[in-house]
Amino acid sequence: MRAIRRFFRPSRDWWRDVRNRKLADPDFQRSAANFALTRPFARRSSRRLFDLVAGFVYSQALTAAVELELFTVLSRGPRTLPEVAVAAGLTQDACERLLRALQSIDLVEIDDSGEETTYALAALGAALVANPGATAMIRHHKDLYQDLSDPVALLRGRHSETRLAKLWPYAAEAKGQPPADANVAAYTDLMAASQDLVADEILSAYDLSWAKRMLDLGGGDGRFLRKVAAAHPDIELHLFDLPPVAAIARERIGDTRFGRRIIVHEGDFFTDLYPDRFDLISLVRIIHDHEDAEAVRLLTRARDALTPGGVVVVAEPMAGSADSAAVADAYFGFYLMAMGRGRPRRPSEIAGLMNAAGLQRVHRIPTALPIATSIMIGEIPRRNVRFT
Ligand SMILES: C[S@@+](CC[C@H](N)C(=O)[O-])C[C@H]1O[C@@H](n2cnc3c(N)ncnc32)[C@H](O)[C@@H]1O
Repeated sequence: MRAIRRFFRPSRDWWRDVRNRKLADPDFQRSAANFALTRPFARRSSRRLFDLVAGFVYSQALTAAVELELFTVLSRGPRTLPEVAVAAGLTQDACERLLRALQSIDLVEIDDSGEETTYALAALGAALVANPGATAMIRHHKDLYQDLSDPVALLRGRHSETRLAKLWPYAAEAKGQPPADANVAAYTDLMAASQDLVADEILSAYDLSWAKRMLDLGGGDGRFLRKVAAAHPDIELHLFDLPPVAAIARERIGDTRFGRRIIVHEGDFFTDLYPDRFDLISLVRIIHDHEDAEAVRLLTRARDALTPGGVVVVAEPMAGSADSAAVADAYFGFYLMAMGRGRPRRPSEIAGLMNAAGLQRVHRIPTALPIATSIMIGEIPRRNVRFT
């Protein structure tokens, strides 16, 4: 196998070298754009390059539209320019500029076939209206946008305190700062807003119905466990999170029909005792917040809290597939750097951490939307059974 790889590598390197030299040649680019057969590729590649160069402007147009509640206005049906401008509190000129920008990035459709031009949601705009999690992220990205204003300083660790480090108190706490309650509520809401999609993915990809007693570590406001409770009426459910988050979870769960079914525990999952032993322990969007040594410590504690035959489920966006690389490696890579802790990982890296924590038969469960979450499972043997 190694010999085959050695045989192919020089030729692969050679091809890449030839291709890159050609693509870097302006004459080649010009003739590719002029020649009918290569023109579609040339156009696609220059469009993709431009999208990378200008993507931050698209995001700012999107932010303006969300802040001005423009998608909500258009979700009620097509509107004329004066109607949208009044609703958004903009001059007609500014509003038209924004609407045209949104049309160019497939969020709005403009219909000028009738007497009066009207503006409506395009398919992508309609999808956004149906996804409150995405809207919450867009609003939150104002902070991330500021933190990324000098990406090189961030990469070199030579930046002043980031907004994200302030928002995520448990990341800042590691640097000796106490968590502020307002920030705890803000990040808990943000997580809750994007949890439904993740929970649906987990529940449709992995059958939890065998479990009798489940613990969700770092369970936030309990949105995930409420979905589990609705889908599996017989599982006893426990949530564990930091005291201020547990207080929010208690209040929110208490207001629902699951008030008695989900038991909320507060504490530090690195140092405090877990409330009992469980046959299923989930860590949803937790491991990527932590460096390797912390992650292994947490997974080891989870393993120690399993009953024989028990299972640990790790669910979060993971790097390594074409579908999820941009969200994991680019988005979370930089997001977590701005937050000050953690890293996105490939499934094989998470498997390595789970193995290091003594979990066995570690494997991946495929999900339909890896951009929302991937899933890794690790087990401990039943008594008297040894996994080979
Ligand atoms: C990224 S959020 C994920 C929340 C939830 N699992 C979800 O997917 O929506 C991380 C959670 O871990 C909790 N957490 C962080 N450090 C913790 C610690 N040392 N002990 C207990 N919970 C902790 C946070 O309060 C937060 O609720």
